[in-house]
This record gives sequence, structure tokens and C-alpha cells, in this order.
Amino acid sequence: MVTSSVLGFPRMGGNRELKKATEAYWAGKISAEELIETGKNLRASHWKIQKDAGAGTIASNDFSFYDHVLDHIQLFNAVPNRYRKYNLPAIDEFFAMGRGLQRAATESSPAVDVPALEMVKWFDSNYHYVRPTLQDNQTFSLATDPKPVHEFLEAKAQGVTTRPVLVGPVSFLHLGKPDRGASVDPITLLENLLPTYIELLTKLKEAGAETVQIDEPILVLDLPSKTKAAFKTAYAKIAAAGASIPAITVATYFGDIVHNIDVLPSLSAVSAIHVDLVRNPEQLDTVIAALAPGQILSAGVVNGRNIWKTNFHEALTIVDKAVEALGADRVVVATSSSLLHTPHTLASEKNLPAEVAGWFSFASEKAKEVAIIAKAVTEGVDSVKNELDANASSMHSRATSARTNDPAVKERQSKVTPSMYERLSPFTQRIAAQQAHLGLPLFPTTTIGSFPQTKEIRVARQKFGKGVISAAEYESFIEKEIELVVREQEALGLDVLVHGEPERNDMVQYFGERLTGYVFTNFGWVQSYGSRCVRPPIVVGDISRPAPMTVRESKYAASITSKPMKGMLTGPITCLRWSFPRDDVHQSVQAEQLALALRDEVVDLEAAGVNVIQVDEPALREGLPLRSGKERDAYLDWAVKSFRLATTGVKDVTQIHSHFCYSEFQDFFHAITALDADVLSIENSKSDAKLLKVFEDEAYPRHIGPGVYDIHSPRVPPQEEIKARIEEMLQIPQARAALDQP
Ligand code: MET
Ligand SMILES: [Zn+2]
Repeated sequence: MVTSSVLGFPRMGGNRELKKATEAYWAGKISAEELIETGKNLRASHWKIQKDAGAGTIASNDFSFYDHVLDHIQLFNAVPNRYRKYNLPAIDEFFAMGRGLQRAATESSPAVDVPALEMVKWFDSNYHYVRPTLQDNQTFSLATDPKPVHEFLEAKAQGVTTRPVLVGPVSFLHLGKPDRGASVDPITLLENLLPTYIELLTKLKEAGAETVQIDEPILVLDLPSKTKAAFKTAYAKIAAAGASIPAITVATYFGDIVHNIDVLPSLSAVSAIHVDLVRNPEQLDTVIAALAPGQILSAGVVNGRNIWKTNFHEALTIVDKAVEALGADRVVVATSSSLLHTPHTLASEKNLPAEVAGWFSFASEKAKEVAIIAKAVTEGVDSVKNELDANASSMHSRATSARTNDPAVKERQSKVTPSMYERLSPFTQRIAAQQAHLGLPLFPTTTIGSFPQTKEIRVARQKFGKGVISAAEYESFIEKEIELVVREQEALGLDVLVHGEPERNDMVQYFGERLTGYVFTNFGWVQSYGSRCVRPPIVVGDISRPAPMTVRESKYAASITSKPMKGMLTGPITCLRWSFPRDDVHQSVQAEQLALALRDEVVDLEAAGVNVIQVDEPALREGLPLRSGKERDAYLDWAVKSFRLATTGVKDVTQIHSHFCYSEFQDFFHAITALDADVLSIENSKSDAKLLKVFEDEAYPRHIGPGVYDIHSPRVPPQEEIKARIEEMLQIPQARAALDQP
């Protein structure tokens, strides 16, 4: 019999109950007990949803109050002493690591002042995990009342036998880093970690767990040979524990494991291997051939990273093939990854256009999908005939909808010519025209764009949304906000002004609402980090721009000052990455459509007298495929092309800026250069000066705007500090050379 499994469920709850409770706890409005109770209720409800959906294997320990990697830091007592020394209650120590803690002394406790641990992106998703930060001679031990055991028993008491999920020992270390001042290579700590790991597995077995899911997602990355060797050490030790630990499923996702297939023999003692067959269906044959005798394949065929309904026909083709090779008892139908990256349920969405609502599946619906597919294989397609028919007609409706196919957009894409990727003149000529036109000083100053979204702004937007105030009233409110921002910048003596973006609800949604091809949810929240959630708009069809999107505000702003005004747009890659993209056409096609829409906007801004235009691409880097090589080159090729298509429609005199919130360009600097932006605004307030060395090494030929004021921190940097940062930057010969130009 083919069974089904869900690798993990979103934590927030249908109404973001977890966000609300954690933030209330941080604000001192609810007690730790109340917060813990909320967590317990959410877990119970999530297990029930999956059970009712018919999912066979349901995860536990997928829940977290902040981040699951952070859970493991505490679980293995790998808490740096700067947190531990305060002897905080476990939950407070946990949040202190996640988000830092600053607390004045009281009668009973000393003052606490400790920054957060580093947080970084989880593979190529928009979820962020807390990085294990390890010491030389790091020791590990098991926390009291280990969370995975606790939550397993909690589910069991509710009548659900779950499969606890753990971050694997090799991935845990590989994803970590040495603490400041330490020089340890994390993977060398494996021998120290394994006894704790095995102790935990033993406790899970004693609690009644028959299986555990051990996530080793790093198997999809390019790995150094010592990390590959670590799998052998780790899983030999784990196998030696024999019957005193549960059966193990090793899970990989977000890529294929073909390039690491030689690691599989090291995993021969585990009972199942999970692979992502949504991203990489072509790995199926290689993985099947590499399985140990009797080993089970967990086939990830329901996408954990998007909101699209699974194509049952395609999923069944893959699963049938696996069953044919291995037999029904050795195949499990699973989600491709945890459903953490999908919203809670489609059932809450009441405002989606009727036609498109049937195209989606959120987490709760995806749990049903794995069950249906497994049933179709086990009992035959007739046993789920209605579901399969409904699915096929939904696929058909989407493929043939006028919403997904706009012939005018396709026509325009077919007419893109090579010259549309090129500015009229090379940079040296352009910059001369721009300098003559803009008349800027030697070190022009500017900001990245948005001024605070005040309560007043939000209230006005809400009133406008509800029809309490008219469009004209809202527009004049926005104009007043713009004027305040402009006067403020004039008073400060800034050189290139911005309008402050008061009209934008979000840097992607705002554009999505003005383009065809997008739809929006009311509750489609996805955890980004800690209590922070994002609600990505959904690209459902071909994208076009019926009318200008930002010209009104930028033109108004330019009209009330004699200083140059900078127009502000979100770039094609960022619009795409921070949305749920379509899965029926390649992302490069969607990026090109966005680029053409933005190209029109750029040209319209120029025509309106806006001669500095910033096209933000903060998401360019996160789209970078996880492994170097062909796939990464292909991505950079279409990403760069889409940026150029969006920005090259202007005259020499118009200065194109781009902005990135980071300056880690080492792996793909050639692409940054290839953007051909006149000015590149990058992060330079926190970043290591050595990151900027790449500009020197690669002889970057254009202008740079080093961001010297950290906008994420409430701290006001002293002038001297800013000056020192700029002087550091001037050590780069290219920067010096730029100064010598007229
Ligand atoms: C995340 S990058 C943000 C850029 C945008 N122009 C802003 O200032 O909000
Ligand atoms: Zn930014």
C-alpha cells in the first residue's frame, strides 16, 4: 500500500494567532503560560487539520515559537554563554537569541543587553533561520524536557501518532558558523554532537515514536568532501544504535541529490529517503537505482513552496513509475518540503475572483492532495474519480483561461529586439550628459526611497479602501505627505530627493495592483522570520501595464522642488521573487513581461521630467540557484536581461540607479556589472569593508552609492563614523579615480 506524508505544516495559524501571541508576549501583554498555551492549541489544530485531510504521516516538532533551527540550538544546549549567563527562563533565552534582548535591571534580576544571533535565508526561500553559532571546543548536551519528545507525547495524547522532525546533525553543523573570535570548522564538531543526537533519538523511541524525519537539506548543495564524509560518520553511529531508536526518513528538498548520490550508501541503514520531485523530477531514476535493498522512497510530488493546485495526472505519472520500480510498499506520496512556505488555508479567501480560486491549494488543501494521490495509487483511480476529474477540469480551466493568456503580451514579447537591452551610449558618455544636466556636487547624497509609513498614512489608506474618503481626498492627502518629505530633505540639504513612497502599501503589491495578471489574498500569510509574515501577491496570468503606476506622485514631487527628484520602482526580479510566481510558464517569461511593463513606466517617468530613476532589485540574490554552474548562469542571464530591458529605454541624460540591501556580490559580480546601472546603491554601514574589495578586483567601471546609514537600527551614527566609512571606500582606486573626473 502506498501511504502519504506531510513534511511539516505552517505555524502561524489561520489568523496569524502565533504572530499575535508572540508579539503580545514581547510587549508584556500576556504571560509566558498564555503564550505556551497558544502554541499548544495551534499544534493541536494543525494536527487535526492534517488528520482530517487523510494524510498518513504527520509531522511533530515542525512547530516553533520563532524558528526551528533556533529550537535545535537550545535543544542541544549550543547556546552561547552571552545568553546563558543570564539564567533566563528558557522561553526568554530563546527569544533573546532570536531577536536580542535589552532590559533594565530590576530588584531581582540584573540588566540584560545582548544582540540577536545572525539570521540568514533558508536556502533559496524567503524564510530566515537563526544560524548556529559555535565555539572552539563546543560541547553539546540534551535540554531537559526535550521539545521533540514533549510535542510527540502531546500529539499522542490527542490520538495522533506523529513523526517528529529534526534538523539532521550534518545539516545543523554545516548551516552553522564559528562564533566571533572562534575559529572552529563546525563540521569537526560532529563527534561531539552525535551522542546527544542519539540520546534524543533513544528518548523518542522510548516515548513511542516509530519513525523520525531527519532533514538533511544540505544534500542538495555543492558540498566539500569532508562534509560528505561526515554523513558516513554520522549515519554509521546512528545505525549502530539499532533497535533502540526509531526508523529514520532522511529528507532532502529544494533541489536534486544526483551530484551527491555517492552519499546514499552512507545512509543505507535508514528506512527511507525523501527527495523533491517537484523541483527535480529527473532525479527519480538515479535515486531509485541508488536506494539500498528494501529502502523506501518518499516521493515529494506536492509542492511545499507554492500555492498552485497539484496536477494529479503529472504527480501520478511520477508515483506510478516509482511504484513500478520499487513496489507499492516502498513508495510514500509526500509534500516536496515542509508546507511552512505556503499559507494556512484557501478556505478563508472570500475575495478571490471565482475563476482563479479553484486553481489554488494552500497548506490545508495540500495535505488533502497527498492523501488523494496515495489513494489513487493504492485503490485505483476509480476510488477518487471525482477528485481526479475535478482536478483535470481545474487544470484545463487555468490553461485555457483568458486571464492566463493575453495574446497582446505575447505579441509584444515576440518583438523584443537586441537593441532594447542597450542604452544609447556607453557609460562614459552618459555620465557626462547626466552630470551636466543634474549639476550635482562631488559627493551627492540621497536616500533609498521610503520614509516612515506613519499611522496617519495607514489610516488614510484604510479609509480610502473602505470608501470613507474619495480618491481625490486621498490623493491630496498623499500630496501633503510628499510635500512634507520633500521639505524635510531640502532642509537637510540632500542632493537627489525622493518622494518618500507614502502611497505604497508594499513595494511589490503596489505594482501588482496596477498590473494585469496579478491576484491578491486576504489571509495568504507566510512566515518570513520570527513573527514576521509576508503576504505575497500571486501571478496568475500574462502581465501588462494598462496605465502609468507611479508617474503622478513622482511628477508632483518633482514639481515642488528645484532639486533633482528620483523616481522609484521595484525591479522585475524583485516583483517576481516576492510574489508567488506562475508554475505554468518559465520565470524568465514572467520576468520579461514585468520588465516590459516597467520599461514603459521608466520611459513615462522620463517624459514627465524625472531624470533619476531607481529600480530596486533587493531580491536578485535570493533567486540565485543554490548550486554554481549552468542553472545559476542561466538565471543570471535572464535576470540581467530583464533589468536591462526595464531600464534601457531612456536617453543618456537620465540616470538609472539600482539598489540592493546587501553588498555580498562575490559569487556573481559579473552580473552586477552587466546590469549597466549608472549608479549602484549598496549596503556599506554594517558590511565588512572586504566585501567591497570585489569592486576593486573587478575594476567596476561605474558609480557606487555606498549606504552609510543603517536604516534597520534605531541608532543614530556619529558623523565621524560615516566619514570613516566613506574614507574606507575611497581606498578603492576606482572610487578615487571617479573623483578625478570632471
Ligand atoms: C527592500 S529595498 C527597499 C527599497 C525601497 N525603495 C524603499 O526604500 O523602501
Ligand atoms: Zn533595501
